Amino acid sequence: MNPLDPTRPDPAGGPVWGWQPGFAALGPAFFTALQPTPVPAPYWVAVSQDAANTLALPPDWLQSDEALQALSGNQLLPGSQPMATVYSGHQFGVWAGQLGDGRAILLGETFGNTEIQLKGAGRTPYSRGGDGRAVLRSSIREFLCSEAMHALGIPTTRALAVTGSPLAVQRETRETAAVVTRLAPSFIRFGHFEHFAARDMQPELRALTDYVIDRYYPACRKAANPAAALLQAVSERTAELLALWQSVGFCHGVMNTDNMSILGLTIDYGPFQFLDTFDPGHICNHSDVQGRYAFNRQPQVAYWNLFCLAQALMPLIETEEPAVAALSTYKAVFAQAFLTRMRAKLGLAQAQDDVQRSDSDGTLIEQLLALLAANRVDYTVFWLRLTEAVESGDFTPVRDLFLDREGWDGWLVGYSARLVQSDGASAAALMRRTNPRFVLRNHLGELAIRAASEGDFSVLHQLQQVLQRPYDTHPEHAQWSGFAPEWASSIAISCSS
Ligand SMILES: Nc1ncnc2c1ncn2[C@@H]1O[C@H](COP(=O)(O)OP(=O)(O)OP(=O)(O)O)[C@@H](O)[C@H]1O
Ligand SMILES: [Mg+2]
Repeated sequence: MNPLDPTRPDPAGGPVWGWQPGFAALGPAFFTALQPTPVPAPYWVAVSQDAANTLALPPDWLQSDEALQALSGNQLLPGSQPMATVYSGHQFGVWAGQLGDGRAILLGETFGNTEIQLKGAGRTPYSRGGDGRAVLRSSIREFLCSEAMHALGIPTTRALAVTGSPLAVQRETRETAAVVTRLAPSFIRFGHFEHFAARDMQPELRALTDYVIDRYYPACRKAANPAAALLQAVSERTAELLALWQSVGFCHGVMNTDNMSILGLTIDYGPFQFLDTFDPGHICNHSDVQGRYAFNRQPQVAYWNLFCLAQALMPLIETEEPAVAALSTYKAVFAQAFLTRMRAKLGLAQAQDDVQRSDSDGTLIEQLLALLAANRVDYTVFWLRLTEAVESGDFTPVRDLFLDREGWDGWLVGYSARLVQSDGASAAALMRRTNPRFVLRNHLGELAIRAASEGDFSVLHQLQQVLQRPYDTHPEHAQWSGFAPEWASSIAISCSS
């Protein structure tokens, strides 16, 4: 019998974790083995059955006390050898030196090549001055958004569960603790590479690079310069990720190199925000005084971060030319991926790529985004109304969103000319698949958090259900697809979490 077979019955009836060596095989230079710190009186806040389905868990395990204790960090999963990993990074453009999992503890890698990590599970040698905890408020945001992003088709770490505890945690005010159980094929960040490069630890840098190539980018092994091929592959994935963020209106908020996944996943849901009105210069992080991570700067920042990764990989890439070539793919892939996504949002099946033409897709999209910005139009509502207009033929509700009616009418002429080249029904169907009705707007997260802090998790659970199917109608929650209320603009989200 295969000992790693997830269907193999456990004599005690519990899950068979089938831990694999994974990251731990890299050796002690890469992590510190340690246990999570228990919390008092843990309770369930939310679970994602959809995420659970990616693991071979027995159907009722997530309802068990064993699961509650394990996912709160109070009891070790059988066979797990937990650890905190070490990384470094650039924060807000400045070298920050050693960071590491200051409050995340990796339980190990299980079936399906999935790593399980507890965020907020206590202090580690990398906590610096921090308490190793995460508060309920930010854990709910991370849980909801991870699962929402997955449902939107955007690469991300997943969230299996959130558990809470009455343990007091001091932030601006006194809050309570929570633990998010995250899942990902790997939590390796650009910062892991920077760490060993900055310390000139070349054998470790090479071991890490080999591990990432062999596990996640095996095609790079065959390249003449595998490290350069890895840089190119990561650049491409990052470009695709950023194109998805920009097209859906997602602002990450803390794009430090230690928050950049080597797999091109969205990682670290801190002060993130989905745009309400389309404001290209929007800064979602209250602590980002300079606006380094403003919405429209994200693609450029990702490139800057890739440059840091390239510098870290230089001892392996060896000469400048392949590194420059690998990085240069970023801009082209981003531009193409963004155009493709925006074209789909517009319902256009045929490309018009000739940039010399005034009716090229690039021009059409650029002009539209300029109009949305100038008229401060709600980004998600715009795409929904446009979808409905393409279905019904009545563009009045879209026009009503613009103060500059002439500007809108002018754009619509060009768009209509492009639209007639497509079949109407398939254009609308394409738009339905690419324009979400529901995104986790700040005020929606806030509604769930306010109720949860009173012990009522029903809003959170309903929101989770809706965000799991963001393209569906959900008539009972129609108000969640509408404009943000007045009070939404007063929500201040900072790095405090
Ligand atoms: N409350 C805390 N206690 C200990 N360390 C912390 C705490 N908050 C943040 N850190 C550490 O500070 C650094 C930067 O924090 P950042 O907010 O980017 O990450 P994070 O939200 O803790 O986690 P992740 O990136 O894993 O989602 C990381 O090394 C992180 O572990
Ligand atoms: Mg982080």
